[in-house]
Amino acid sequence: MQDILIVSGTRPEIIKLAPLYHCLCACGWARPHWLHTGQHGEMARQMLECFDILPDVTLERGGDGLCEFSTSCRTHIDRVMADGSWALVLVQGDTESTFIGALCGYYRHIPVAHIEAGLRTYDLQRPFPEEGLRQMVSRIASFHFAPTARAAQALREEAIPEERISVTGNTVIDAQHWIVRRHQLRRRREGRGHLLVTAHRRENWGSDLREICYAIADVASRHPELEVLFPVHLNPVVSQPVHAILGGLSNVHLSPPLDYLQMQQALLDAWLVLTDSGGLQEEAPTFGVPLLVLRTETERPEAIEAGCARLAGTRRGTIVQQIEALWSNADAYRAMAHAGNPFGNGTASVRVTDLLKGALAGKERLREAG
Ligand SMILES: CC(=O)N[C@@H]1[C@@H](OP(=O)(O)OP(=O)(O)OC[C@H]2O[C@@H](n3ccc(=O)[nH]c3=O)[C@H](O)[C@@H]2O)O[C@H](CO)[C@@H](O)[C@@H]1O
Repeated sequence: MQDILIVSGTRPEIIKLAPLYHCLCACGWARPHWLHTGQHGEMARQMLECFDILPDVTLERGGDGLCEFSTSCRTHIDRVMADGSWALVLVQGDTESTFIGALCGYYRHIPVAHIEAGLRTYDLQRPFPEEGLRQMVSRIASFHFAPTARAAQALREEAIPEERISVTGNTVIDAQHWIVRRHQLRRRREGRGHLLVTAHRRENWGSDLREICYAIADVASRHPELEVLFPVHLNPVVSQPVHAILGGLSNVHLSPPLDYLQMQQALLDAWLVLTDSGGLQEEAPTFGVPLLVLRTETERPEAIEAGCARLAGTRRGTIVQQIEALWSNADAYRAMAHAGNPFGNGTASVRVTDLLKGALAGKERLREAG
């Protein structure tokens, strides 16, 4: 049995690691241990529950600032690593927890496997700090599981050896399949459906977030029959302006963050998604829901190229224009809805589990021969 330490910190990491955890639990050769860093509190708890995960270790979040969080997280993860005989550390994505988990593994000479490797904008400020974090993880990881061929190519161009890179699809699609299967989810709405909005990216805080909210207010007032559903991130930098600008509109429904089951139902029932989230760009095409990205760039150009998403930026006028274009042009809408999903088919976790089995068995053989 190989002991594998899975490190999660935020809502999306839990979602994207959960199907892999269940796959590893069932595989017969690995013993996965889940460590939650506490980077997200309530939003993480919601997700762990949704996916039936009881972490083996949950760290207390040390202080409010990222610096205190990182230092205390590093100390505690290092202790956990020192106390076990770990075959592998598994991290996902591009958060502070991802990076600290990988860094601790690197210092302890435990191989690091990076899920969702190779996403890039090559602009260290956008998204900040995620672009820097994921590039740093790529420097110290031993196994790079890229969701798409493009992500794999980015890693090759950064001189990561070919045999360390595998294209697996994104595990978020597995998470969607898992929840749909378990709860027999299906579309509940007749007709057009609602406009689903999320916004939380650090680069959008301040004036961009206000512009986004004013755009939503414009569209909601022009189309009183259109219901807008906006689950609002708990960070007050986000929730305060959102509530101030959109709070009084009768067809705009602001809610606390949804658990994963509610979110996938909301996605199934949506007409259009407006978001700066990474995960939603990957998920919306699974259900054939067109998506407008509230950013000027994306590390997921596959969605734009496939035709299931468009970049709408963060200017009020442009966002309104792009929504109106889909509202009035059924052909353009249909083309986006039928573009398919370039991020996977729900088999990424099985693929990663198989690849790890081979890679770790190879390592064992090497060790025995040595
Ligand atoms: C720069 C960037 O793109 N970074 C990404 C970032 O994640 P993100 O931008 O995708 O973050 P969020 O938008 O918070 O999460 C999205 C998920 O949450 C679900 N959701 C959302 C609202 C809600 O009320 N209820 C929910 O259930 C939703 O369906 C979806 O699955 O970090 C990840 C981890 O390292 C990376 O993978 C990933 O690159």
